[in-house]
Amino acid sequence: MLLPNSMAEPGFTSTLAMNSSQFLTHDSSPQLTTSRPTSQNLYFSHKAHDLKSGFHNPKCSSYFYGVQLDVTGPRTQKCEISSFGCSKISILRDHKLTGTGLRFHHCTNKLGAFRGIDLAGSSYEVNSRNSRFILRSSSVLNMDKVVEKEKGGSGDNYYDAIVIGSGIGGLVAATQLAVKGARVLVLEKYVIPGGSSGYYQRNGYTFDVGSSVMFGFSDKGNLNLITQALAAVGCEIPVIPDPTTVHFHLPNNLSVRVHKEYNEFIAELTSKFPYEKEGILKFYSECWKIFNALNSLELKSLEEPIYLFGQFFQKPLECLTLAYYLPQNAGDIARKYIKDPQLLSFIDAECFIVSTVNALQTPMINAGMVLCDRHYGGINYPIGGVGGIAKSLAKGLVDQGSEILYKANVTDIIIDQGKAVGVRISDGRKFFAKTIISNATRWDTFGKLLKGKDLPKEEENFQKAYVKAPSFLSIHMGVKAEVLPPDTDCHHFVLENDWTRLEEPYGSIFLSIPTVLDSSLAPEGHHILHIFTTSSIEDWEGLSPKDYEEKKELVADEIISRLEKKLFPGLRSSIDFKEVGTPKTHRRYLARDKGTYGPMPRGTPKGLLGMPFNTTAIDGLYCVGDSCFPGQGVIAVAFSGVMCAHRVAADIGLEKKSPLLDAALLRTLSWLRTLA
Ligand SMILES: NC(=O)c1ccc[n+]([C@@H]2O[C@H](COP(=O)([O-])OP(=O)(O)OC[C@H]3O[C@@H](n4cnc5c(N)ncnc54)[C@H](O)[C@@H]3O)[C@@H](O)[C@H]2O)c1
Ligand SMILES: CC(C)=CCC/C(C)=C/C=C/C(C)=C/C=C/C(C)=C/C=C/C=C(C)/C=C/C=C(C)/C=C/C=C(\C)CCC=C(C)C
Repeated sequence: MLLPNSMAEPGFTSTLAMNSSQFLTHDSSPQLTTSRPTSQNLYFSHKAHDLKSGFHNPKCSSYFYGVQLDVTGPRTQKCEISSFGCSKISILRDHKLTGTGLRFHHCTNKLGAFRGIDLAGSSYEVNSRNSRFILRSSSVLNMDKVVEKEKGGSGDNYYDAIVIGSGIGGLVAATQLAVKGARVLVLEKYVIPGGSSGYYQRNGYTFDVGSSVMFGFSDKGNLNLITQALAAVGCEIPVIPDPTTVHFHLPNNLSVRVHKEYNEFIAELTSKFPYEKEGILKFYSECWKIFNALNSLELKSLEEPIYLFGQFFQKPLECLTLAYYLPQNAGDIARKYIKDPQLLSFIDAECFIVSTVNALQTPMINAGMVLCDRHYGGINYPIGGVGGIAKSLAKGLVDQGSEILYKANVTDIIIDQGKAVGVRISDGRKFFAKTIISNATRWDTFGKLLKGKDLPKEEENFQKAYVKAPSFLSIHMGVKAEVLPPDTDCHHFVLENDWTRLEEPYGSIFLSIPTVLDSSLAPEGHHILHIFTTSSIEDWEGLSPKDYEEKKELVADEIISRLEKKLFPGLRSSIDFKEVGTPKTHRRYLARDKGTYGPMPRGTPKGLLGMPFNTTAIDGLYCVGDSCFPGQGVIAVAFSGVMCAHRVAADIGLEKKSPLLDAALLRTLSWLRTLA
């Protein structure tokens, strides 16, 4: 994963180029539909809910989402803007519209073209060129808008919580706390928020730093945690549903498309393994049991007894189902029903995407969550790129009266009488709070930020059970559009000849082409290819700068050749832009020890039982992110953020709490973890 320096520009200019054929039609219900558009519908957006209520709400005022523009009547005599499910607002040519969050001050006489200004002063224009609609905006989020404080300790400089790091885990914890009324300070080492879910721009391309597979972004159920986290701070980002979650290209020419429609996926898989139809149905049915149980719960902190016992009381069957699966792994359950070695290898590949380990090491709860949510809520790509999620959360946080400070590298967590009370950043400044939440990995938190302190027993146990997963080599490329065959899917998983290479470095290749869904991310006539594969930092150390650069080219070249052979003939000659990131890049820009992708079990785990939650052995110190329950993945770290905020809120008096029950539950959970 790659986060080059040029991201350091404050503010940015984004171009959303939309091909009308890729967008959705307006529908009378407030749901997004998957139907194809009829004609000139433009999906650009700006605060659907604000438009619904008909007045400007300063929250997230410079974002675009949730609005559909219909060009009707004879050529811009009349443009109509409507938000989903609410009445249409007509914008007549040259008509000034105020009080909705959008104010159009010019409308040309070309089809659908006009310029607008939002109430935060950002200007943009909507244009139609060769049946493409283009929305340009400037200053979508000014990253300079950070609030700095001089010294910490009391009064104005004393926070309810300091969050170290603005990955999705940290931002969800921070925003959830802020909406509960806490005053939060987020300290981010880098110049923009998001960590592995950030973005960067080069030569007209907007690249996602991490992968572009987005769970939790649907409009239904309880597990759409990204949608919910954004909504909590008054934000909404329009998404484009992905009809195929992932296209597997596997040994023996096994090609499987995971269609969003569950029945289509099952039909495709059983057509490849007809003699295993029953086993396939039984395995995935167990996944659905878990998913349905999860989806029925209100998700909060499993370390907070009033909530936990309340859920057991209200949904005993569902909670018992989850408790039953908590210590189990997907591979064991698959083996109860499936015998074919190749099909079991396919289940390994399914799980590798979930957890970067095989099915025998993948917690069944995580498998159930991911292997079903893709068919329920689906995989939805945020228009404008994954980076918009963190930007919106950061903006929402500030709108709630909390603060985020960039270029703030936390070097120490300050402990006073055994309690975490503050942090020191690299320029020597100190900040103090009732609670400290670390979104750095547990290895970084306990190994670097708590210098000179003995490793608590719980962390020792964690490190015995979990090891840092390898890092990634990533290749971000811009390519000529012609190289992709028509109907190319957005996400691919490639393992060509040998199943045993699944977990080996450079064995499996992940490939995302987000421009298949959102063409605005690349210049016209081009696509983005984001390729990544596991790679360890040890492979990249001790090289001279020249050797390092040469090795990057060599390794990237091999991966590109493999993709050229397997998927896209002519790929190499279609490259317009290429940038390679190594584990060292990942370590440098994401501040993750060895550039690790996250934790992975050393051996066979007892499902999720050994995974620590958010509290730590140090009073006042909490962890959030992928080295907490339930582990790797954007939606997983979002859940860890929700859990963390709930536990912290209870501890600082913003949620109900029972000290007696707390002590009993935390002791029990700690004991349960020792069984893993
Ligand atoms: N779609 C996908 O599948 C996808 C894409 C990207 C990321 N991910 C997932 O996201 C997970 C990571 O999310 P996360 O929330 O745990 O964390 P993260 O690593 O994404 O973010 C942590 C943030 O903390 C900052 N930070 C670390 N140490 C700091 C310090 N000392 N001072 C100040 N700032 C510091 C980093 O700069 C970074 O911005 C990964 O496990 C990965 O699975 C998934
Ligand atoms: C508390 C006790 C002991 C018992 C109580 C029982 C009880 C009530 C338990 C409740 C448990 C709960 C609520 C668990 C919740 C679990 C959740 C929400 C798990 C979510 C997991 C999500 C995961 C693992 C998401 C992973 C997503 C990933 C990794 C996506 C990844 C993509 C890639 C790696 C790239 C792929 C790219 C391509 C191109 C294919």
